[in-house]
Amino acid sequence: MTAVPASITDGRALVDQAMRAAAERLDPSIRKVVAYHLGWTDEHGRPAAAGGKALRPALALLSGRAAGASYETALPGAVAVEFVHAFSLLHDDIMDGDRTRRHRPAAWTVFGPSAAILGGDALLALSEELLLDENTRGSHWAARALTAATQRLISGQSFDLGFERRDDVTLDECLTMAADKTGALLACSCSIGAMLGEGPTDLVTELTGFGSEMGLAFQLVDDLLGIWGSPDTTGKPVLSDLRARKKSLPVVFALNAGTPESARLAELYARPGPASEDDLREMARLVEAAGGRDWAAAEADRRIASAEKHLGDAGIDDHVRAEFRDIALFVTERDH
Ligand SMILES: CC(C)=CCC/C(C)=C/CC/C(C)=C/COP(=O)(O)OP(=O)(O)O
Repeated sequence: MTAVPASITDGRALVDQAMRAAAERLDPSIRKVVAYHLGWTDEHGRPAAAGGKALRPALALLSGRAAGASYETALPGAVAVEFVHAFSLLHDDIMDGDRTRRHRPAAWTVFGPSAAILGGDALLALSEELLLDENTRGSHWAARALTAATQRLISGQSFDLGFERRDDVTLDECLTMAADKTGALLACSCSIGAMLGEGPTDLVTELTGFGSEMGLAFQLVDDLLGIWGSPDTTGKPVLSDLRARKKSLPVVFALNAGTPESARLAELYARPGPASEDDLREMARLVEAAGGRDWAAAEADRRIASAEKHLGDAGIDDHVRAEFRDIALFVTERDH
């Protein structure tokens, strides 16, 4: 497994501190849910040290450095993107009925769906509030970009939910959905620091391009882990995406491959009721035999190569570029 890059671990404590300070603004009944979801507390409100990879705030801080902005300038962007991400996961677990998140019971199973929805809503509002507080030209730019990314995140989720009722999803549709659901917020994370620092438009454009391509690679790897990842490292149950009959990228590739395995996979996907363990293992084998696994891995590599091209065109400092590159490689080589 690739080590977590220093740019993710180094800024983490300070971002965490800023997130906690911002969460102080929330109503205590909401803060309790948020503190649990973000891994600061356990179910009983006692201190804990859980949480996600904090990829988006690290990217936001790096993008500030790319524009020569101070750490303090980029920090509200780092907190805002992580809050939007946290909102989306809180709501997503309810929509999908997922009971586990980051190796712990999902927030809605602990506090109930209504409290978890409100926790997500509060984080979304707080993310905007943090950027509005800055009241600079850069923060208005950043707020617009974050709102646009959030709209795409929501459309991507809606598109994805619609896939569940369809058996004719194309690979192009699935790529568009992933670009919206995952790519848009990662692209915004890669450029929000530069916007807050009022960097040149060309820089923001290239960093956005880098983040979009990396975001697609990220989703492809996420989808591969959703089928072949180990529950010990992903924190999700084994074969969870197949159990939920998710139309993930490797699955949609396999369904559209026109092979005998594609037809059998379509049959298993259309079967009503819960799938048996044998069916799940067969589905995974069929996706692989129809080429879905190899295609997704190769597509992730192509996206990373394209992301690197944007990075090369961004004209940024070698150190910052190397740190962006380390994160991009970590994204494709991660096991969780
Ligand atoms: C509006 C709405 C409900 C949208 C939901 C959109 C959604 C669930 C997108 C998934 C994005 C994704 C791959 C998250 C995992 O990120 P990560 O691996 O960085 O997570 P971590 O923070 O746990 O490390």
